[in-house]
Amino acid sequence: MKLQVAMDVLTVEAALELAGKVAEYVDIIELGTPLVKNAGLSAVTAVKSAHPDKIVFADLKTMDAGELEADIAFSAGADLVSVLGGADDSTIAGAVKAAKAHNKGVVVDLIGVEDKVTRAKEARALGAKFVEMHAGLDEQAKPGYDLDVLLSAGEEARVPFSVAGGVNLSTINAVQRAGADVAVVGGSIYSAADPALAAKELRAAII
Ligand SMILES: O=C(CO)[C@H](O)[C@H](O)COP(=O)(O)O
Repeated sequence: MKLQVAMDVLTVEAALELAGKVAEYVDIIELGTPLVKNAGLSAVTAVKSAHPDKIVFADLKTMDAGELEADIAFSAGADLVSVLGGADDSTIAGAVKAAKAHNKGVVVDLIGVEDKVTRAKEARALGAKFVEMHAGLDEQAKPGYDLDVLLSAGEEARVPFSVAGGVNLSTINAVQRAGADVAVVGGSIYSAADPALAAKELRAAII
């Protein structure tokens, strides 16, 4: 299972500082949606230039104009981009078309999708590299939030998947047991007193 750090910071400087601390422990470096919105795609170029050996994921959360948005992110240096599962099939297909042209990949983010299992299969059939079983920060903050719902959906879908939704040191083993291809960790790394140590411990927990 790969480890992905989600950098939900706001500036290129903060992203480069965080990536510099954790890169040796992670496989995928994600530029979070707030970072891309605040700093633009030049942040992708800066992170990819600093870490050319890492898979760089631009969390665009594209909802429309899939081919155009994916194309500009791949041109900026992204290896993976996200498209929302709630988008039209043609939006996902458009992003996949751009990915094929750049020899890169599309991740379909199932945040907010009610029937994640069905949409995961559809997204895979449309050409997604993998899907993201995702509960966003707002959903995580609601009473009764349960990561297990995402894990069950991943197990049931039987397509390559990542899990994002407050994954931490005490849950990463369950994520792996569910068969996830990628564990996505944001707050448990970037909000840690020592992000490098947090990433190192998460890496060590992966069997
Ligand atoms: O995409 C995101 C929010 O929409 C986050 O980056 C993702 O949820 C991972 O962060 P955390 O581990 O803090 O949940």
